[in-house]
Amino acid sequence: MILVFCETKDGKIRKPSLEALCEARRLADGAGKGLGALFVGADTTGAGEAAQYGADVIVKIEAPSLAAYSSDGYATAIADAVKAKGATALLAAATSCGRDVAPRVAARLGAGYASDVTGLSMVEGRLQAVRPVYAGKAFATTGFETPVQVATTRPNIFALAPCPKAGAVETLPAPAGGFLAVVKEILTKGAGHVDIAEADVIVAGGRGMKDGANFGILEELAGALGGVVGASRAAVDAGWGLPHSMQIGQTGKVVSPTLYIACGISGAIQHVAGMSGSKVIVAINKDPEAPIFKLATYGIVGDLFEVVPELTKAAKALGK
Ligand SMILES: Cc1cc2nc3c(=O)[nH]c(=O)nc-3n(C[C@H](O)[C@H](O)[C@H](O)COP(=O)(O)OP(=O)(O)OC[C@H]3O[C@@H](n4cnc5c(N)ncnc54)[C@H](O)[C@@H]3O)c2cc1C
Repeated sequence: MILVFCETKDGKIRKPSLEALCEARRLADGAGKGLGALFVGADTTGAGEAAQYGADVIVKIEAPSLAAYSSDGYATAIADAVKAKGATALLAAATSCGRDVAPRVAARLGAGYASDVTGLSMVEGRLQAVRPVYAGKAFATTGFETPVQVATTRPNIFALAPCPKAGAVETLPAPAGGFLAVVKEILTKGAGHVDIAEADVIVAGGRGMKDGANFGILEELAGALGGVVGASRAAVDAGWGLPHSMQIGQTGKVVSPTLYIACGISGAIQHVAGMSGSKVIVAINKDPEAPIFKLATYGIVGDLFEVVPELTKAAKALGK
């Protein structure tokens, strides 16, 4: 069996988890394996949706002690589920949570692990993964030698393909507790906040924005396009009040939206590592020699403070 750890938000399965589930369905069909969707938490309402995306069985581990994500608690629960179901492969989305928990599960199971994969196949009953290396400059094909294989899938790469299945529900016992760390409280920025790792349209600003207050023009453009705002590390580190959760790149988030608009970003390799998987890249930079133009689908050489408001105007006009 292939097991997919599914994350939920507001009672719905997160899109990167659905993508992992659809890819796992494709692999399971090719290898003649079953597919399980695994849900961990205090309340797994919404898990039923997994049946629409190919889950033969929906596996739930519910306990009040699992209400908030904790590395130790979730890694224990997921590893227990893999063993209980005799799963040979475990997939999770390469979200903050998936990237944190999946290697811990792999370590507990003595399993091979591939992170942030952009392609998967099944070779002689074992996973084979394609993943970007050298900050996205090359792709490596990774094979596994362990009986159990664990991988995280990069969001916005694998297609969503509904595939209704029975989705029989099974409940497994929760771990006894005694976790090393317990989450007492989660402080969020507020409702409606979209994780940039899941966004379809990203407008990102760099040092060329000159000040945090100027990000308002990016918010406006993102709003007109139905997207969210991200930032380079230089912008986040500049003390402009931008949270690290906005940072895109090697030490930030890896994003792969349909549209990425880079404003005042030079295109350093560490930034490119986080956004080179974007389908269409638009770069706005006043320096025609900026490295970002080598990567861009469309380049606009100009002052972003003139170009961005014009784009917003055009986007709003199209939206009418
Ligand atoms: C270990 C390590 C990890 C790192 N991780 C990351 C990471 O995760 N993410 C990341 O982004 N960086 C990361 N960096 C930093 C990276 O090397 C660059 O320093 C950073 O990406 C530069 O950010 P920037 O493009 O915003 O700034 P700059 O390189 O300073 O570029 C600013 C650009 O704005 C343009 N510009 C200025 N004014 C205007 C204007 N009015 N209109 C149009 N264009 C204008 C300039 O021409 C310039 O190209 C890392 C570095 C290291 C060493």
